[in-house]
Amino acid sequence: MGQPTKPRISVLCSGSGTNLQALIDACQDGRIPGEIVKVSVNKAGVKSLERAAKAGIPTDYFNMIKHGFRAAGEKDEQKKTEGRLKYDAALAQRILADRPDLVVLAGFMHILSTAFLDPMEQAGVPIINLHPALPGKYDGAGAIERAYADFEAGKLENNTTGCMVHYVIAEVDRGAPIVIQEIVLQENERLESLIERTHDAEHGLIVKAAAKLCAEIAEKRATHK
Ligand SMILES: Nc1nc2c(c(=O)[nH]1)N[C@@H](CN(C=O)c1ccc(C(=O)N[C@@H](CCC(=O)O)C(=O)O)cc1)CN2
Ligand SMILES: NCC(=O)N[C@@H]1O[C@H](COP(=O)([O-])[O-])[C@@H](O)[C@H]1O
Repeated sequence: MGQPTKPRISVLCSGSGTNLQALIDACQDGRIPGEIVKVSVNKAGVKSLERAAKAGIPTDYFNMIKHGFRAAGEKDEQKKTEGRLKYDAALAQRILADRPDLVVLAGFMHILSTAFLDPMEQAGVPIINLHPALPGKYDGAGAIERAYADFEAGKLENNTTGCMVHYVIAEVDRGAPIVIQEIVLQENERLESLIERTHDAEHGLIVKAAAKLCAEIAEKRATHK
């Protein structure tokens, strides 16, 4: 009997890809019992592409405006929504073509509509996202900076923020948490320090979450042969 195929991971990024690199390294050394089959980016020339290419992982660049789903500077809200829905539907099919078992958003700075979420759910493919805040806090982009602003204003509860990996649902950053790590700010801590500590925590957390889900997928596959 041959070795069972490892769970197939599709990763979406928009930037430097330090969290992608943590996933690549952990798949290569076995801490994640899975394999990354595609890295998709929505921004040209980002370092995530280099990281994937260096690891021999296929890449895809797919951008809502550059690939004609929305005109640059479009102001009409209905046309913007239509463009997002068509882009998201097309993105889902591009990703599903690789037969992933898990989709990981690792710094993917695009809000996904049901045009993406529904096909993934129908295919039984979970989507997880790394977010640099605690559940229910600082939803959306710029979370670290917003938590720090509250800390400076003496409004950050218990001087504590953190990061989490959660399931992705339509409501941004409100899906069920999978793993959470708290970060307690030190007195007079600078924003640069918090950013560094948060990114370090993220690199461990995204590996922990992907490893957990890949192990569950493999176990389910083994017991339902
Ligand atoms: N349906 C969901 N989509 C996404 C989720 C989610 O939980 N549900 N998580 C985000 C990641 N994210 C925070 O973790 C996030 C990323 C980007 C934005 C945002 O405002 N994006 C803007 C465009 C910004 C840009 O292009 O620079 C947008 O999409 O209009 C909010 C939250 C990933 N998607
Ligand atoms: N709301 C989503 C969000 O803010 N995501 C954040 O983007 C960064 C990606 O870094 P990377 O490209 O070096 O992995 C990470 O800090 C991640 O939490």
